[in-house]
Amino acid sequence: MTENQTPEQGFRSGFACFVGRPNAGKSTLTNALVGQKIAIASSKPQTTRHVVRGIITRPDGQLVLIDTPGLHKPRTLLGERLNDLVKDTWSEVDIVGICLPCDQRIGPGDTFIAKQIAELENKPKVIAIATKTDLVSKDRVLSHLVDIAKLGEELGIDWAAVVPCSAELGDQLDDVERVLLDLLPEGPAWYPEGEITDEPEETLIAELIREAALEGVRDELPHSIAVMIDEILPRADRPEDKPLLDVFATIVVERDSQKGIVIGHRGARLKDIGTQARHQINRLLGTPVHLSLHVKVLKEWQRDAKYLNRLGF
Ligand SMILES: Nc1nc2c(ncn2[C@@H]2O[C@H](COP(=O)(O)OP(=O)(O)OP(=O)(O)O)[C@@H](O)[C@H]2O)c(=O)[nH]1
Repeated sequence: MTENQTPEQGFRSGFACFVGRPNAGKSTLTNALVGQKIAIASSKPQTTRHVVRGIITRPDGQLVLIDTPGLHKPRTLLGERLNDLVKDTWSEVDIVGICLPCDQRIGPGDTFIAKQIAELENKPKVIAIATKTDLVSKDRVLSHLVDIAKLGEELGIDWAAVVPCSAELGDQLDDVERVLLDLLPEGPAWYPEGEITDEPEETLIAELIREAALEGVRDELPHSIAVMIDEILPRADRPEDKPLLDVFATIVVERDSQKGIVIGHRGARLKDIGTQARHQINRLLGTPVHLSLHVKVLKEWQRDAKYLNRLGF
């Protein structure tokens, strides 16, 4: 084979996922690297449920980012399924990036997650990402990096790299991307160039609605909310150059009281949720949408296999 016949030589490709305690900045980092809003980012902990992929294609490599939910003590069937999903993902990827936010001391939560990774049978390469550098001084970043080195020594993790960054400001994201691409094995691209996610649009739309519904609610609600897309239909009487999509979706909660919270006084909250989600969906699809939202109580859906299957878990 001549050189011309192997244009892909040296091309690297593979999968990576970010892990870390709730709120460590995993979703924000994924979004910042991919450059489009894909993973759900929220100030409420443990709101990332679906395995969402972002795809970064560069001349010398392709990185597929997988966004996993946080690992936590399972209290429900949903909790157990999520934990299994997380561990399955970890053992399939080439690189795991442990996100350790600079504004928090490394604690039992971080150690727990790092230990789980150190103990995986099928070991991926492991990097540490010191997230949220913009929230602290340079000195604090440095001492955080020292603590990360110590964590590695304690657990027997050989960090393939340790990179500080701020996804919020875009600082050192190039370094994170470079490190990830360089650690991938040689191989051909998995996805055509230009593709940034292979999540079905429906899932992304459901996530955007869920994100809007979570905005400003108190701690107990996030785990109880799920979103089902009932139907997505192009409006029939629209001209081809001015399409409109009708999206029908149901917000599922576990109790009547939660239904009240989501709907709000005279439907005010539900209206806000609809407006916010509609803007985000417009942006995602590049097409105007009309969004019809309904709220439904499905008691104990997190403990019921039938509902979990219907909701896609
Ligand atoms: N200042 C600052 N805030 C950040 C940065 N990255 C993330 N955040 C904020 O931290 C919070 C949590 O970020 P997420 O990206 O949702 O964190 P996560 O690790 O995906 O969280 P879970 O879904 O709960 O596992 C959000 O309010 C973000 O805006 C950063 O680089 N700088």
